Amino acid sequence: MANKREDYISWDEYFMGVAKLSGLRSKDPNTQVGCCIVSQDNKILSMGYNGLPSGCSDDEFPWQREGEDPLNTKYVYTVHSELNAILNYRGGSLEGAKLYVSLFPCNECAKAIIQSGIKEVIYDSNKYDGTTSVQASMRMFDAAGVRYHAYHRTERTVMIEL
Ligand SMILES: Nc1ccn([C@H]2C[C@H](O)[C@@H](COP(=O)(O)O)O2)c(=O)n1
Ligand SMILES: [Zn+2]
Repeated sequence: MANKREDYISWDEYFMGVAKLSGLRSKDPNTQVGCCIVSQDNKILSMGYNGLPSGCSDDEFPWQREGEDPLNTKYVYTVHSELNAILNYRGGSLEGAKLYVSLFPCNECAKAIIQSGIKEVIYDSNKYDGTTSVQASMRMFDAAGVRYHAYHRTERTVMIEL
């Protein structure tokens, strides 16, 4: 009888991998973010990435970061990966769920995460650590009892033929 495979990926690798794969759908030229929401019993509930709202063309809206007129920057139009993942969920309540995201949530997403009942956030990068937005997210998570911790990267890299 054959033995089971031993080099399978862990739950954390699986969910962060799915989050990062989702982020590859993003059209943002500077920062691609992916998110995967998971139930307490490790079932994937929803996914999302940063992008424009439905009906807003990726080719017509701006992707630049700066401009004299804020209306010509991406910031006023993009939906963040976490909010997209929350809004993409069609199953009812996200109470007690876990959220894997490739970048630490901004303060607006933190509000949505808290209000949706998600109780744990696992993030990979925190490249905007120390900004007002991230500080506000941490303050709200702490007050609301949402646990957050960095994902522990493993040595594993995955190459997928597509
Ligand atoms: N947790 C986050 C943080 C940011 N985003 C999105 C919003 C923008 O599309 C992009 C950030 O752009 P940058 O200022 O780095 O050029 O990432 C998100 O979806 N989730
Ligand atoms: Zn956000």
